[in-house]
Amino acid sequence: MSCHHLMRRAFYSKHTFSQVKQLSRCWSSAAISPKVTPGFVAEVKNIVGGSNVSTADAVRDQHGHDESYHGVEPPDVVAFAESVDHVSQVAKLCNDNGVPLIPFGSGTGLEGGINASRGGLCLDVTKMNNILAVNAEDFDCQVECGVTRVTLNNYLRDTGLWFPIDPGADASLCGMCATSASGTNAVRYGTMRENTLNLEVVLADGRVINTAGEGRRTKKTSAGYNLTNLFVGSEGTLGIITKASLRLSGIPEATISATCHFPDVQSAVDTTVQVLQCGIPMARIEFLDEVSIDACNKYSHLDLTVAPSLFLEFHGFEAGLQEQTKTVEELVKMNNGSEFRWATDVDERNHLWKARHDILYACMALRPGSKPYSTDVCVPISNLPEVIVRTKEMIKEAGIIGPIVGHVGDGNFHIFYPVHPDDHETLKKIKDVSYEMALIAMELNGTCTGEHGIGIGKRDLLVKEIGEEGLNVMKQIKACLDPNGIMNPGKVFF
Ligand SMILES: Cc1cc2c(cc1C)N(C[C@H](O)[C@H](O)[C@H](O)COP(=O)(O)OP(=O)(O)OC[C@H]1O[C@@H](n3cnc4c(N)ncnc43)[C@H](O)[C@@H]1O)c1[nH]c(=O)[nH]c(=O)c1N2
Ligand SMILES: CC(C)C(=O)C(=O)O
Ligand SMILES: [Mn+2]
Repeated sequence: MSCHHLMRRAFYSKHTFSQVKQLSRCWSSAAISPKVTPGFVAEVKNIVGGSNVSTADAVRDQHGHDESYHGVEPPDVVAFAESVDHVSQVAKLCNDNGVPLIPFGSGTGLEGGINASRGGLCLDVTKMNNILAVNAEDFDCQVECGVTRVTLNNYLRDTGLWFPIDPGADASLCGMCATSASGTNAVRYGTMRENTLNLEVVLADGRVINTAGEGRRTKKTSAGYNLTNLFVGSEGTLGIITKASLRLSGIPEATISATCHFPDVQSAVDTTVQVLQCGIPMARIEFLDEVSIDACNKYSHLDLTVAPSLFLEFHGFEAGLQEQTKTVEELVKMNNGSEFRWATDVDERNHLWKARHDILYACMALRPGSKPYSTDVCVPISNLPEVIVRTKEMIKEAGIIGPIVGHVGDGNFHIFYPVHPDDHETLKKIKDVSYEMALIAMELNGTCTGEHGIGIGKRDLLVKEIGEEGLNVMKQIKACLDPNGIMNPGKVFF
């Protein structure tokens, strides 16, 4: 296991690293899932090859935890697939033996999606890392499930194209499909839902399907049920995504970024609503409150004014950008915002957006040794000011540190609570405020998760959001595709 993973484990887990080692050792002797017998492990080795199977504590520990606060729950065995045929045979074997199967992309999830709550086999797909096709004239590509977003964009560098969905981590693209991921560019380019054209999926019984039909890669289709978007956001509970056909976008001819700050949260968010209602085609519009800005300055060596702020980016042609930026500057001034602080050259721009992408770690650094409890509500844009202001009042009343950051252009924002795992009093306050905030978001026609998924921590909120009957339909679909319940059990629903 790489040093990074070891340190990350110690950093995030409530145990010290040596305790984690000890703890996971006691797990290795007794399989959590009694169906993972030595005979089962031998059959897995026959499929993927002995060097692609591990029951070592460190490897199991590394695959039992993502970047969330949901503790370490290692699988009984880890298998590394190198082909869709490996995935199909392993899935069939798990299905025939009733062994839980958890797909692993890059482990950057934030809702405990890869935790092996009921033991079983973790199927790591990182070795399936081929970029299979780039159809530049059609603005699409096809990748295997282990390809990450940074790898794809590096590969595309001289094509004039890019893949704009940008979670702050270098996540696998099929993991991003599985969680319906998003990022700072979504306000202009959409989320994984709008940028996924087709998926190759291995079902629990080993069958392989293409959700839009083999080879299909049209920007739109109305041929039958939308199976593609059934698997986008399914969090590994309906099947293993082994290939994705994705939309690409043209790299804009001109890009300019800026920051500005406001006397209060309401003014910043009101400005966002007005900018969008004016139809300005913002590429990025991100809100950071004063606590997040302070964290950003300290962690990323910036010197921004510590006040509620917007990070803005405009894409297009030079002439058009002048008109867009002028209009937005006027709206900012109308809401008592500051002059723009421009980031014109590429290095300045990259520094600013890397600071934004690193905000999770910057907020954790506010309380060294803490780990992230992150929330992710999303509301209709006109309701955004209310939910943010009410949440900020609850944070203040609870006396907790709650930096607010968000893709306000989508009506989506996060609070990155830094919390020591053994600080149970603070953890309870955070959970209470977060639960109340999610209820407020739903009361305002919103959702408890805009982009991180349900995983383990939001299962109790899903039924409130979708309703009993809606949840029953989800469970019927799950029972139809995964009748033995082996696919990532315990995620999305109990
Ligand atoms: C610093 C930082 C910043 C961000 C984020 C994380 C971190 C650490 N994220 C969250 C995370 O990057 C996002 O959820 C990714 O989609 C997770 O992709 P992984 O490949 O890491 O999936 P990971 O391996 O963590 O798995 C996540 C879930 O998907 C399932 N899964 C993974 N691969 C699969 C496959 N091939 N087939 C089926 N199921 C599969 C897993 O079983 C699990 O349930 C995020 N997110 C976001 O939307 N917007 C953001 O801005 C950010 N920002
Ligand atoms: C840090 C993570 C969780 C995120 O979603 C973001 O930065 O928008
Ligand atoms: Mn986000």
